Amino acid sequence: MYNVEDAEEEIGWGGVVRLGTVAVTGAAGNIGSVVREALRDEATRVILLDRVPLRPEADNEDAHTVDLRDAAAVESALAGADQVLHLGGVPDEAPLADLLDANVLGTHHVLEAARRTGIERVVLASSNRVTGFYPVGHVTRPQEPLRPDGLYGVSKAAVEALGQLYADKFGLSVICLRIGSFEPQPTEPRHLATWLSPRDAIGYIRAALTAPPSTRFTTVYAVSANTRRFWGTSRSSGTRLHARRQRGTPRPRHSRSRLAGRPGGTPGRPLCPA
Ligand SMILES: NC(=O)c1ccc[n+]([C@@H]2O[C@H](COP(=O)([O-])OP(=O)(O)OC[C@H]3O[C@@H](n4cnc5c(N)ncnc54)[C@H](O)[C@@H]3O)[C@@H](O)[C@H]2O)c1
Ligand SMILES: O=C(O)[C@H]1O[C@@H](O)[C@H](O)[C@@H](O)[C@@H]1O
Repeated sequence: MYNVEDAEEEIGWGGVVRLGTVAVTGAAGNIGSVVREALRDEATRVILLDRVPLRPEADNEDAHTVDLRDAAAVESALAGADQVLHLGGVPDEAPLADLLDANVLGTHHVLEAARRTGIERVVLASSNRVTGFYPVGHVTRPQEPLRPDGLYGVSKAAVEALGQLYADKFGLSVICLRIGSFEPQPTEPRHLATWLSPRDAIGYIRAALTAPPSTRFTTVYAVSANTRRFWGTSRSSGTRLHARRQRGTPRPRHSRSRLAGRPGGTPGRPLCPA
């Protein structure tokens, strides 16, 4: 199941590197809760942001109740962070106004705060749904034009574009993770292609947070090593993006997906056309 080689090849080496102060938006959410536990042991300090109140559960955690639509509150909470993992927002189809507010405006506030406070790395939670309208059977690579499968996908396209803007114009280091289906276990045939296990999610996020500072802007699909996956990785697309290994760092154990070779239904592709 563990897909660290993909994360490593796509983004850079996410091995034994001590993290500094990491801020996590959307820390009360599904992915945020899992990541929070991992970061607690790996980062010097973890700043947790969510509109849902959170309580620190470790000495190195700080919690802030913040609405991402409030630029000043976001900037104040992010002060002192070295990196930001931006997970907060609306994670599925919703009225466009809500998506624009939470996802687009919220991401702008995070990037602007990062620029103003000198944060070195921003990792943005994008989604596979920015290319959800490619036909079944097409292996989609990060370099291909966007084909969102709904308004949520459109909002994530804007998230990626904002990241590109802040990388190009202001020199921020931005990594977009097009997350597949983050679930404890696959529960439907489509997940045989799209599943991102919690363990692999941590692997991708760790790799994104620790990639070399020379990484200006990169977009990758974050997906477990499912044999049926239909998103191109660097190995399948032939484009290695900043792959790097630090000398002397041990290579984690790699095992294949538990889904490898498992029979199942044909994964569907578009979820919800706009
Ligand atoms: N779960 C998946 O399979 C998946 C797949 C692709 C992309 N993503 C993206 O990853 C991120 C995390 O997903 P998740 O499944 O943990 O979602 P989630 O809904 O469980 O968590 C999102 C968190 O963001 C917070 N939030 C929402 N609006 C906010 C606002 N205006 N201000 C402050 N906080 C706000 C919520 O309170 C919540 O805790 C999202 O950006 C989502 O779009 C998730
Ligand atoms: O494609 C998917 O399965 C997932 O896409 C993500 O963007 C959504 O946040 C999540 O709710 C979906 O389940």
